[in-house]
Amino acid sequence: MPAFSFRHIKELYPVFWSKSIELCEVVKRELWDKRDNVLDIGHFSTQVTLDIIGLAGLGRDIGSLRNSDDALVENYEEILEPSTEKAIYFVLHLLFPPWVMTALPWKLNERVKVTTGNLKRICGEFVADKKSRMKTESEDHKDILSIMLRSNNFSDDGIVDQLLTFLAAGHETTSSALTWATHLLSMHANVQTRLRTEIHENIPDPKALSGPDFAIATLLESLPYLNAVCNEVLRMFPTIPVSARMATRDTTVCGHFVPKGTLLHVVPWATNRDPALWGPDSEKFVPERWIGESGRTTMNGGADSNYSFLTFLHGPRSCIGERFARAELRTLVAAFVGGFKMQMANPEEKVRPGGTITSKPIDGMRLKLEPVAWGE
Ligand code: HEM
Repeated sequence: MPAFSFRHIKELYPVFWSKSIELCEVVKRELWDKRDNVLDIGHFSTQVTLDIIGLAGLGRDIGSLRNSDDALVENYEEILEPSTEKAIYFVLHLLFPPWVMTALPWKLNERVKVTTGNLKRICGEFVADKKSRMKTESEDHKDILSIMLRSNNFSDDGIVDQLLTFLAAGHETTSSALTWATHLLSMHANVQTRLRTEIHENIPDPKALSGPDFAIATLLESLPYLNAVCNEVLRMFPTIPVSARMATRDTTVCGHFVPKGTLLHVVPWATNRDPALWGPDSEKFVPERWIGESGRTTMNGGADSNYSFLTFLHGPRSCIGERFARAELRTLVAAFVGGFKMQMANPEEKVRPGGTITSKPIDGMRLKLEPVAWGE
């Protein structure tokens, strides 16, 4: 899809950067009202990534950072906020056909129906609005929705379904990755300081990066420690920790016969942390493993094969948004670490990963933040 091409992602960097700076401003304002400087970053991560996918995917600013009661955020959060009940519900969905699940007298069935209905209605309104704007405006719309509408390949309902997938796949995943990044950096003060130094040295004035001529993509993609940190976050916390595939024919996997129709689970969380692939420190946060002798970021983090890193999976049904997500995370981490010193609100807290489709901290991610002077 052209919207995910290398060139198009580069064009999206200014969107990523301006929204990242807006995130920092919103968080700073939120801190003014707090004596302890503590806030849960998860909600803000969801808002900023939804705003970004809104601009890139729909060509419209959803503006959820400015309006925390936004209906889209509320409905997605209701479906995706982790709870034990929802985790069981989604695991059962992987194991049983939909008609079995919907026949169960389970209250959650009703809530899921209501929230997905709400989301479909909101996306339907987006589609209608975009169609009328494309008719009346001469501007060349480059967002994903415009590309789908111009292709004439989808019915209106089909487009709404595609849009729901893009919005869900494209914001909650990166939002969780950003949340885990802040956690790992809070737990590793030395990594955080080294990263902030690299960012401040290379971006003396964050506002200058928003200028139309600034080659922001080239700059951020060239910072070795920033890229190493993002790669290591994505390795340790693959936001889709488990997925499933059905064998479409008889086959073999590592010499084991697998008959047609077998359901196989692929577990990025296990592979990404396997000591046989990553070495004895596989459970440790070591961004340096991604930096080669030349001082540049490497592609495989010292593992023998790209298949040791399964965060976006591989092959024809891998993540179509991988480049988009990497660019977005790189930008968000650069702006946030450039703008704040962070530590866990309770450094003794044992953070428990959980969630429904994406892995998130079950009890939220409460950080103590201190704004730092940068380019002022
Ligand atoms: C850190 C962020 C992300 C991670 C870890 C991630 C991971 C994944 C994974 C593992 C899959 C395959 C799921 C499966 O088949 O079981 C997937 C699919 C997908 N992703 Fe991502 N993703 C991320 C961000 C994004 C973004 C930003 C977008 C869009 C802008 C996106 C769009 C999609 C779509 C549309 C699919 C479905 C592809 C298909 O069914 O063929 N993802 N993602």
